[in-house]
Amino acid sequence: MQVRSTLGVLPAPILCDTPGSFPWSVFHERYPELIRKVRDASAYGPEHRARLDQLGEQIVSGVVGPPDAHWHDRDSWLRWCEPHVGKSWSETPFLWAENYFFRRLLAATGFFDAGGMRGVDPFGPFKSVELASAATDTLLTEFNELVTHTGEDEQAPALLWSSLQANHADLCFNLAAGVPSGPPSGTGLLIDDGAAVLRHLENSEPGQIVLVADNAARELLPDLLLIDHLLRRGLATGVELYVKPQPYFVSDATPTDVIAAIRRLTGFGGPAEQAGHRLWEALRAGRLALQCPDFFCAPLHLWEMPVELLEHFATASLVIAKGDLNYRRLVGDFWWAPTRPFREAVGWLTAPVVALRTLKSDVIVGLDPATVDSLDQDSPGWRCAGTKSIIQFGLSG
Ligand SMILES: O=P(O)(O)OC[C@H]1O[C@](O)(CO)[C@@H](O)[C@@H]1O
Repeated sequence: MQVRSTLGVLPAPILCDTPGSFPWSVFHERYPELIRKVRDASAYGPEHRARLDQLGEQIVSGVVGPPDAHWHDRDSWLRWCEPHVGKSWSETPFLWAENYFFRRLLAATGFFDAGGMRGVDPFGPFKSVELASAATDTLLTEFNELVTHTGEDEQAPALLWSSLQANHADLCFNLAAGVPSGPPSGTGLLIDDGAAVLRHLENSEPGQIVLVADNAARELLPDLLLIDHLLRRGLATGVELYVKPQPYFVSDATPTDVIAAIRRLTGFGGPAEQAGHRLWEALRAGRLALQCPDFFCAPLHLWEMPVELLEHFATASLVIAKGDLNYRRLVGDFWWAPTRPFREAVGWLTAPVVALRTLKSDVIVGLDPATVDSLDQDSPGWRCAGTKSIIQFGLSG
């Protein structure tokens, strides 16, 4: 596949090096605070706590070290770390630095070690609270009302919107910001290609849909309900749900989180319960396939995925990329002109693609110049504030 040639000349990567910038604040405020929360959320012993503290100090004032000698994925990380070892964390590309940070955080908590914390999700306590929360009850009650009072044909736009809105509820964002989450306001939707996405699905032969998931719990539930709808209405012959093979970026969904979310549905009653049972059956029948390739925890862009996976994605009738991190990996975490056409940015992927994203970091493409001007003027910090969102659709590159 000739991916590289479709990308053109890459602009400068987004770095962590400018005090006051968003990436800087993530490494100097958000992640030190996250470490404190993780440290207190589980019963980590002195050694794990010391390692977490050390990581907290390193990211603020230390240099990037190589992967530890015993890491099972050391060879890959040696390669990925090679350009950065010995530099201060601030000098590294934001996307790379965040990925390495989360890999080191798992190492610090003993996630891969032989001891008692093996396989214990450091973010599990936060995810569980969210899944059990009253806000999740409200979400499922709203779903039950939607299904009870709306015809099947009219449900798709609401489910798409709900899946987008749910990206606002990102634990990483909320944990550190300390603010209650709420949906982006009506005016926050900068690009709305929702109707075009649904037209595409209704007017083309149903095929395999790929959904690259983002967060667990309150984001994953609407994603699952959307998947159920697509399968039930025959808008997809099957759905592949890509999640992370290990805990990542705080709230990112893992297979365990998918099972927990389906159980939450089956335990709720009403249409949500029925949807949960259908999803369970779809998993058993293979119409819903759960995938978690290691690639999804690599510090790479999506076009760098293994060639077989890339070829597989190219056969999808639609690729749905959820959330901010997946957007950065989809279009590239670079200082693109915000007016760069989306279709051009995703030209490396020869399948229709839709990004459902609340903006929580600097990269953005596909806006018109007037919108960019007015946002720059009237809404300082609009790229990272989590108050703007997009449904951005591109038909084949
Ligand atoms: O859950 P989402 O929508 O991918 O957002 C995660 C975002 O949080 C950050 O990691 C910052 O904490 C962003 O850099 C990242 O893109």
